[in-house]
Amino acid sequence: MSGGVKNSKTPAGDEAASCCETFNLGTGLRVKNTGESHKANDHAHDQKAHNHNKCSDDHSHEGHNHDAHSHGGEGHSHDEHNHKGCNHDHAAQEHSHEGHDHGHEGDCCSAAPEQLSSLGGSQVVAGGLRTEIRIMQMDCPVEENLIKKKLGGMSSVKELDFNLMQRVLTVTHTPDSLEAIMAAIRSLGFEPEVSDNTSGKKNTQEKKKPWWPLALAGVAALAAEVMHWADMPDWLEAGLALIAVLSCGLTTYQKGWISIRNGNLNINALMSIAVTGALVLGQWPEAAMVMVLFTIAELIEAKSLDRARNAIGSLMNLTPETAMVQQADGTWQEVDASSVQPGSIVRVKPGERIGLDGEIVKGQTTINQAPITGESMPVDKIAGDTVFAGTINQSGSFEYKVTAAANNTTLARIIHAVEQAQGAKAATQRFVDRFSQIYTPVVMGIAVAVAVLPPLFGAGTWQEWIYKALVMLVIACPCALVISTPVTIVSGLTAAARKGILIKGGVYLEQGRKLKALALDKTGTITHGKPVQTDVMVFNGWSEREVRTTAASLASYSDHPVSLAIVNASADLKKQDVDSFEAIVGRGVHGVITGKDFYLGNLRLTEEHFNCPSEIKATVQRLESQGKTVILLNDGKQVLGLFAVADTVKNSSREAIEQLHELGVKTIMLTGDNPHTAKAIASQVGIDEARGNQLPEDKHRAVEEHSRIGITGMVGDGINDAPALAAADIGFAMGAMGTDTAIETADVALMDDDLRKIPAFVKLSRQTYSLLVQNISLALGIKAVFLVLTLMGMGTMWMAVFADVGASLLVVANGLRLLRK
Ligand SMILES: Nc1ncnc2c1ncn2[C@@H]1O[C@H](COP(=O)(O)OP(=O)(O)OP(=O)(O)O)[C@@H](O)[C@H]1O
Ligand SMILES: [Cu+]
Repeated sequence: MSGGVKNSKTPAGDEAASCCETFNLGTGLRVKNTGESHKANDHAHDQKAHNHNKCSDDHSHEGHNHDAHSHGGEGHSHDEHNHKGCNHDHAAQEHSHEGHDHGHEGDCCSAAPEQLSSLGGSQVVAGGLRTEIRIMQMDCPVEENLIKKKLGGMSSVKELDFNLMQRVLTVTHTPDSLEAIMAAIRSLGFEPEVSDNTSGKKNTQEKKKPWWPLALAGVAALAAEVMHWADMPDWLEAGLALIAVLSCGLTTYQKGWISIRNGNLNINALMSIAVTGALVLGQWPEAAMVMVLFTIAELIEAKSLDRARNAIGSLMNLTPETAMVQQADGTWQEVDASSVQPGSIVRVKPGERIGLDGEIVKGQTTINQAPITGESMPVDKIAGDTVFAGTINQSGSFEYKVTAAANNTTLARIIHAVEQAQGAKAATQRFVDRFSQIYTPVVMGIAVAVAVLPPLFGAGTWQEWIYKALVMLVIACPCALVISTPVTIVSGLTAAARKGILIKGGVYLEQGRKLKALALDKTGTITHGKPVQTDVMVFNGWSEREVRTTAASLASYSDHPVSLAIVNASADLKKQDVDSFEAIVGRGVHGVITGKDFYLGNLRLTEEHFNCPSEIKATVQRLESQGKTVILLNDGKQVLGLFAVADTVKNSSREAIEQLHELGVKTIMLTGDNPHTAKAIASQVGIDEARGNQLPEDKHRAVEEHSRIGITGMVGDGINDAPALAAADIGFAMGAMGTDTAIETADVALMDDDLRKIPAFVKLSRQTYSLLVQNISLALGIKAVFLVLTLMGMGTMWMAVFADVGASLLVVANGLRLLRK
């Protein structure tokens, strides 16, 4: 089975084809399933309904009924195309549980390797305009509050959405208010940037700061310390300290002042107060040291944050920058990959990386698709097969026809999805944000009390207690706490993407560890989805040749795996013409051949027309309990023939189920196939529970049922099981590599058909969670220790700086560990 969509076989297919061609041109994406295109489009009805609700806004979700038996010939290919061709912007929103509307970024995803995602400009939305603003100086997370406070008070601002990792602020605002918003941000000392859609690239890099002031400050601070020990005169110490503080601390003072003026205390404000206080108290060398240490630490922190940020971008670096493209005159020329148009022919040599998505037109090879699927077993590819940007060509030379521009490749979509996933804040992150808003004022309150109360009651000198209070001000900064979560989540999302698991939001990464039950469908998910015909029987005087010809003729109009098996087994026979072909969901197919009605499908379909003789039923049952799927050919009055087909179980499925059970996840198989076959297959792979005869809404109900008890996942191919996937807490789509819709509509998209990616996802989710907990305890623990030390009189200010920025460094480094997994 070559897979893919066969619209040519569908009556009225022409119309369908032309329609989807337009769609395809529109998105620049021609989707063709790779190898295991299980369950193609014969689940026509539910699929169709689903397509509609994905592709157009005017169809309600309840549309996934199957009262649509009658849409007859204009069938499936059309639907499938629609589905695949439909613009992803709609689809993306449908699943955005968090209500974040990210669709507007459209195709902006980085065309060339760059460190930060590009900005989408302004977009018209319900509440007015939505604009993405990049603020490079938004480095300490506390600055988020500063901006929130300032903009939140403006009546023209409807909604704010911060993405600190990308340093992008998304504002929903009334038209004409953008200038005022930019001015407000500037008044806070930031330099906001808006993409002006016309000029492509922007200068997104931070301006390089000269290094010498910091070096000078360091030397001066050290000298001041030496003067102090050497008992030199105070004015020398003081002078050196002032030089140190002024040469490296001016920006800190500046930022601090802006923050204080706006009634907010960020780390810069806290440091400024602390250092000034130390100077006032005559602690010259200490004040200088603290400012220098703080500046250095901030630098390191910024660097490590960049690393987390760039981890995603590094996925993009997988694609080569140039491609060898055939010119109009037949010659080959190396051109910029981002300028290659879909339809161009590109040549790839052994060992090279593939630059764009495409379809092989000449040659054959093996390709390592690990960069996308995480599976390092090379895959054989011949003409007609799909290749993906970022994957590595191993053995042969070949030529392929480009199917998507550089900014629209599967890899680009993955990266885009990961970038957006960070925007949807996970529960822990929201908790931490809320907590930090209480934490800082509380610690500051304690600091004030410490400064004032003890000396008032004569428990020491003012000097001594004010110093302690200043130290506490430094400890009051929640940086480490606030930064720990996004860094960890981003690392987790990126680590997953590298394994071929595309997680569409921090939420799912957090929920995965709690997965209680997983529903799986059978065909193509647990099995290979490529059944082979094993038995044929004839009844009521028909010859085997007649039965096979009639059945194969009907089946050839369908892409259902069972039908494909029948067609393949009778490839030698000449097919007859079929009129009024229709697919009947969960049952089979119907058509008219030389004026007579024929039905080909499961026992259920037969019994809906007449009572099947009990000997035949017994035979069906016997075959089914061997794990075979049995379908019957009837003419509406009597059974004419019987076919049994057998599908094989993927080895990886068995392993995956075992791993899931070890992780404490219950497994349930939901299949449209009959209960006997379901049971037989289920016992082969060790699945806990098997339910057969499941129509799409039965699957939906079953998932909902489990979901009430605990977090429930559902795996399917993202097309046929749409209602159930949508009902699941976490919907997994399999074999997403070639299908953009699967990437965009699932909660978690598995790039290939390997079920073991689900236990891997659960494990990663657990690791991420334990790192989150570690980080939060680390951040709070370190601060608590220094708080106590300070109160006991053992904490010094430079220790507090370590406590603050050191803790930040620690949690960032800890979070980045996930990337090495
Ligand atoms: N086009 C078809 N040709 C032949 N048989 C069909 C066809 N469509 C449905 N059937 C019969 O109906 C049964 C149920 O089909 P359905 O598509 O709901 O499930 P499935 O694809 O077999 O299994 P799963 O739900 O695990 O994907 C099939 O097992 C088959 O016996
Ligand atoms: Cu901080």
